[in-house]
Amino acid sequence: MAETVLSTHRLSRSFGPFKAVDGVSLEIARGTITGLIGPNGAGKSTFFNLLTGALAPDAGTVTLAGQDITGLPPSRLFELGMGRTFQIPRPFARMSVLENVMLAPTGQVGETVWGPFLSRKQMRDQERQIRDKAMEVLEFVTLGALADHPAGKISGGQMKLLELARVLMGDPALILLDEPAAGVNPVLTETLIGKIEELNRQGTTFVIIEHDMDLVMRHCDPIIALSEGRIVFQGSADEAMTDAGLLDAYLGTPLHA
Ligand SMILES: Nc1ncnc2c1ncn2[C@@H]1O[C@H](COP(=O)(O)OP(=O)(O)OP(=O)(O)O)[C@@H](O)[C@H]1O
Repeated sequence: MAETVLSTHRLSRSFGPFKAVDGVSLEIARGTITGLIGPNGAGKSTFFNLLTGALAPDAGTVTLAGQDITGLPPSRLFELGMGRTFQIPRPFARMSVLENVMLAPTGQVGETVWGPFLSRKQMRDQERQIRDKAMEVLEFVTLGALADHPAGKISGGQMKLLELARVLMGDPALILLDEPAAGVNPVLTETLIGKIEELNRQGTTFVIIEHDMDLVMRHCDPIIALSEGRIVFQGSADEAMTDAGLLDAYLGTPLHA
């Protein structure tokens, strides 16, 4: 059996009387690209927000590599090796692409960079290290040539790549991506997927919320579906295509591979 990197136990969150996430228990196996799908309003983003400490659960637990992380703040989770991107990236528009990446929290290095006891030389050395690493991840996500551009002037797809670059500054073992392909042109989507698969081959685990069924079916295994805050399907792409419960959840939204 594959090792579990992240698990939830009866995770729940309501907004008033509305149960957005309703007792979700699941396990994410290390080394997978897990697809999280479900109709609009199914609770996918709320679920991510519960995993990453952006929202507090009403009940249930989240466990990362055997450690109970329920309710820990996003910055702490970043240090523990979990990174996430958002559905709508919000870079600092007037700063350069490179500066945006340099500002990402980096755990050990970032912790001490503004420390009061550092000499000027130590501070310069650390800044150089962060800059070098930021350039390296920008090259990796194919944005090296745009390093000095204002982040507000790059395309929506490039912003998704920038988000990935920011996350990679933390060397995460697990990356959660919220709709990486939404609003991204097909060429950049392919670039992004190529990078995700390259990182995955090197050992990074991914959980991806995505509405693009073609992308999910081709690149994600396993696939988990939420509907009305509950898991309605878990299995492979082939199984997803023929699952009655899943088709029900998507009534009126055909699943194309
Ligand atoms: N902060 C909030 N306050 C009140 N209701 C909320 C809040 N956040 C989410 N909801 C509700 O919870 C439900 C689940 O929303 P969520 O964004 O998690 O769904 P989703 O599956 O990510 O949908 P989509 O695919 O459209 O992004 C929705 O009905 C939404 O209106």
